[in-house]
Formats: sequence, C-alpha cells, structure tokens
Amino acid sequence: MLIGGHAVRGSAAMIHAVDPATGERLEPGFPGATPTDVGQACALAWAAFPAYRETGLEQRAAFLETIADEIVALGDALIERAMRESGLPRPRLEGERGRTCGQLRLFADVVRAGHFLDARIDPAMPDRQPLPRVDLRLRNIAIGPVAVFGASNFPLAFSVAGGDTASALAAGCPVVVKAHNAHPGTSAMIASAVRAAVARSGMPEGVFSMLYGAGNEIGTGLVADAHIKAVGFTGSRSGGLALMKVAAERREPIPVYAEMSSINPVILLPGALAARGEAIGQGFAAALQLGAGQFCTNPGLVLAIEGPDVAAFVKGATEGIEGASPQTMLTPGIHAAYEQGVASFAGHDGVSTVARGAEATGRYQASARLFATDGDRFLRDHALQAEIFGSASLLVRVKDAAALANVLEALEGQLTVSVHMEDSDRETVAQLLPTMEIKAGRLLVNGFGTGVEVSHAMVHGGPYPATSDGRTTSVGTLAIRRFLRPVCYQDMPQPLLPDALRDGNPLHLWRMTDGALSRD
Ligand SMILES: NC(=O)C1=CN([C@@H]2O[C@H](COP(=O)(O)OP(=O)(O)OC[C@H]3O[C@@H](n4cnc5c(N)ncnc54)[C@H](OP(=O)(O)O)[C@@H]3O)[C@@H](O)[C@H]2O)C=CC1
Ligand SMILES: O=C(O)CCC(=O)C(=O)O
Repeated sequence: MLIGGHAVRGSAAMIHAVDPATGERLEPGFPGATPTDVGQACALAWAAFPAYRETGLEQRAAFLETIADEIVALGDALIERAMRESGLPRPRLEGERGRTCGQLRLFADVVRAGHFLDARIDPAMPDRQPLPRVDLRLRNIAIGPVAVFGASNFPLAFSVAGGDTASALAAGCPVVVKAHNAHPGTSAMIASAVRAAVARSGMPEGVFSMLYGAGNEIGTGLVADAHIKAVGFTGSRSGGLALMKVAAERREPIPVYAEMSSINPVILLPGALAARGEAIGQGFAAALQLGAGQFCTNPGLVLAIEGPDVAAFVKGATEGIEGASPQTMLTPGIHAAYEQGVASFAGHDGVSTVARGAEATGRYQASARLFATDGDRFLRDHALQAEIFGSASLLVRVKDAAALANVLEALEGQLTVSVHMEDSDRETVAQLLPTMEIKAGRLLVNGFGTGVEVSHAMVHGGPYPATSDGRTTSVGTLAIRRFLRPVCYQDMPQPLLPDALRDGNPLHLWRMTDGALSRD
C-alpha cells in the first residue's frame, strides 16, 4: 500500500489476484489495510490539502504530466501484470494506458488554462442608486480530499490513476484510493508511479495514498472518515448505493459520484432498418462483445418498431454473435454474475433466446446472448431492465412509434441512448428527443456508446441509476467540476484576494467581469 510517501505492508487479510484465463492464484499477495491505516492516509491527505490546493497552476499541471511520464516508464511490466490480472488482451491494455496518460495530460491542459476556476468579478458600484453595490469576486476552490474506488473493468483508465484521480488532483484535491481487489499488482505499480511523481514534483506527501482491503470495511471506513470530502466510484449499483448511504449518514454528509448501472438503449427506426438493417446488426454484435461486454456503455437493450426489416437486423446480429469466440471475463465473481443474469433471462416467461455465442471452454469464459421480448411484456416486468454486466442484450419489439415512446418513457436513467435513423425517420426522432434528453447523459445517432472519447464536450453520466448525480460526468474535462465548490469574496482587500481574482489579472485568466468574458 502507499500511505503518503511511504510504501507500507498491510497487516489485514491477504488479497490475491486470480488470473481469469487460467484460474491460477497470482503471487505476490497484498495484505489489506486496517482502520488505523485508513485514518493515517486520510489524515495525511487532510494535512496536504492546504498546500496542495494552492499549488500554482503550472506546478500542478506539471505534476499531472509527471504522473503520466512515470506510468509510461513502468514499461511493459505494467501491461504484462494487467493482462494476467484482468484477462484483457494486450492491445486493449496498451490502448488503456494511452488513454490513462492522455487524460492526465488533458487535465494538465485544463489546469494551465484555468477556466475551471470560473473567475468572476462584479466590481463595486458605490454610486449605484438606490443602493450601492459591493465588490463581489468568485472562484472555485477544491472541495477537499477525495476517496476514489478503482473499477474492476478498466484496471488503468478507471483505476488508481484513472479519470476520478486525475480530475480530483487537477481540481486541487488530495486522493486516497481504495484499490480494486481484482488487480492489486497493477494497482501497486501505478501507485509507485504516482509516488515517484509526488517526490519528483515536490508535492506534499499526503497528496496521494492507496489502500487494499477485502470485504467492505476499508471502503466504508474511507467514505466515513471525516477528512474525506467527496467520493468517486465506478462499479455495481449495490456498491454505489451502500457508499451513498455511508456518506449520507456521516455527521457531515458528502457527495458521492457513483457510476453504477446502465443498459444503454439502442433505438432502431424503420428507415434505418430498411436501408441497412443487417449492417446495423453486425455493428451491434461487435459493440456488444467488445471487451466481453464489460463496459457500462454496453448496448444491453434494443428497441425496434416491428416490421419486415427487423429480421435483417436480427440476421446481422446473429451472425456476429454466433461467429464470435467466447471471451474471458474479468473475475470469477463477474463471470458468475453474468451466468446468473443470462440464466434468469433465458428462463423468463415471454423471453426467447435469439442468438447465442459459441460454447465457452475456459472456466471464466462467457458467450454472448441476444434475447427478445415484446413491448407489453417489457413494460409489465421491471426485472427486464436489469443490467447483465457482459455481452448480453434484450431486443424489445414494439408495434409502433407510440409504443416505442412508452417504453422509452418507462426506462430508468441511462448513460447513453443511441438512435439509428435515416432522413425518413427524422420526425420520429424529433418526437423522441425530449424523452431521450431526460433519460440519458449522451445521445448518439447511428452509433453505439462504447468507446468513450475523453474530451471537453463528453458526458459520461446520466440520471439515476446510471449515476448517483446526473448533473455531471466521470469522463472528460467537465469531470473536474465534481471536486470544486464556489467561494465568493465580498469587499475583500486586494492583498488578501487569491491571484485569480486580483486586479490586473496576474494569472492572465479568462474572467467574467460584469458579465463579459475577457483577459483584462
Ligand atoms: N456499470 C459499471 O460500469 C460496472 C458495473 N459493475 C457491476 O459490478 C459487479 C461486481 O463488480 P465489481 O467491479 O467488483 O464492483 P463492486 O461494486 O462490487 O465493487 C467495486 C468496489 O467497491 C467496493 N464496494 C462494493 N460494495 C461495497 C460496500 N457495500 N461497502 C464498501 N465498499 C464496497 C469494492 O470493495 P470490496 O470488493 O473490498 O468490497 C470494490 O473496491 C459486476 O458484476 C457488475 O454487475 C462492475 C464494474 C463496472
Ligand atoms: O467505454 C468507456 O470508455 C467507458 C466505460 C465505463 O465507464 C465503464 O465501463 O465503466
């Protein structure tokens, strides 16, 4: 583990990764943290907070870039270990390393630009009638130390130095990570890279810690610790809800940004089905099986208006599913949950199995499934909205556009909604669009939600249960907002103001002065 600048051997139960391709228990084991370790890491984070949140923009940006450099310097050993711990193939993990470093560097640019400070100045108007106006200046400050839960399905990009950590550090928040038990060795390597970057950049040691813990005690203790001021989480709905409860019951409740479950509806409209139904089916099958379906953006629900061309979609999807090999899932637990989910759909009255991938041969391998039902049945049974984490999807045939709108209306919150359309479908899309906006954080045309771009306009969020707070995103530069809070300075003398708000604009920021943006 890493507690501040110190590599520490835990003294609680040992955690071993399992190679899901072979079932082999991987050495070394990583002993878990005790509640005392949690307290120490959080206290160090709190001690680092005053200095870290006021680091210069250039210094903080360089720190984020140094973390990326140190991760690259880990070399191939990182990829080898992550492959063994996750069962994910090399190209996927090399891509994920690129994304992890890319998002650290993107947040460095965000820090340098300084827009996240949202500096605003309403100058005093002493002669205003009937009352004078005071001088008001606003900037965002960091919220405080953040607890980050590494996700199992992205051992690099959503884990120890993933998007939550990058955005929290960019905001000026120290981070304490609860490593995911599925990839403790990968986590140790990344933590060592962050530790080296902390030392090289001269940051306070408590700016970053990482703890192991099996069972719920360490995660719960971390969220309950009074020094922690926000939480970033990607995982199951039950895990996210449990942590939200802990956070809400604290003496000082704190925000939990949990990304939990989404089935990402894909709407197939008649014009698109007539023009290219089979190709859409093929594209769908590829998206469904990407990464063994272990993406929260996986297309778990397909809504199609009944008609002769739905068969073309089914043909393309079936070929794509039946022609694919089974894939190894991330952990024995995730594999078991998938098998249980598909068994429950397969045995469900009124649900048929349309396509099934080749039989699995490996212990933790899974084969894809496409199930089908009708709109009335789907509306009657809420259980059919449950996420099956993996390559399983449910095709819901509805009789017309009105029935389609009813099904959409009945859905829970989502990360994405995709619509496949031609010009002839435009009227239907216009009618569905307001509901799509209410239901999801990202609306796609003629695409699938997998493969999230890390950029300025990305929203990887959505109403509950997609996330615990649909006002924000966990991917893209807007993610920094989760860890900021505005402070207004009224009639504060110039020497006491932060540089971001001083007259003369010493940081050369874009600032809003009396409602107008300028760098004056
Ligand atoms: N929508 C999505 O993006 C994802 C969904 N999932 C879903 O989650 C299932 C399990 O996968 P997994 O990744 O392990 O996700 P979990 O939600 O089970 O675990 C994620 C992290 O949260 C911790 N945690 C979970 N529950 C609690 C709790 N009650 N109190 C304190 N800490 C808790 C875990 O620690 P510990 O293990 O030590 O308890 C782990 O570190 C999958 O089968 C899938 O259904 C998974 C990944 C992504
Ligand atoms: O597809 C992506 O890039 C992100 C998906 C994600 O956030 C997840 O699966 O947890």
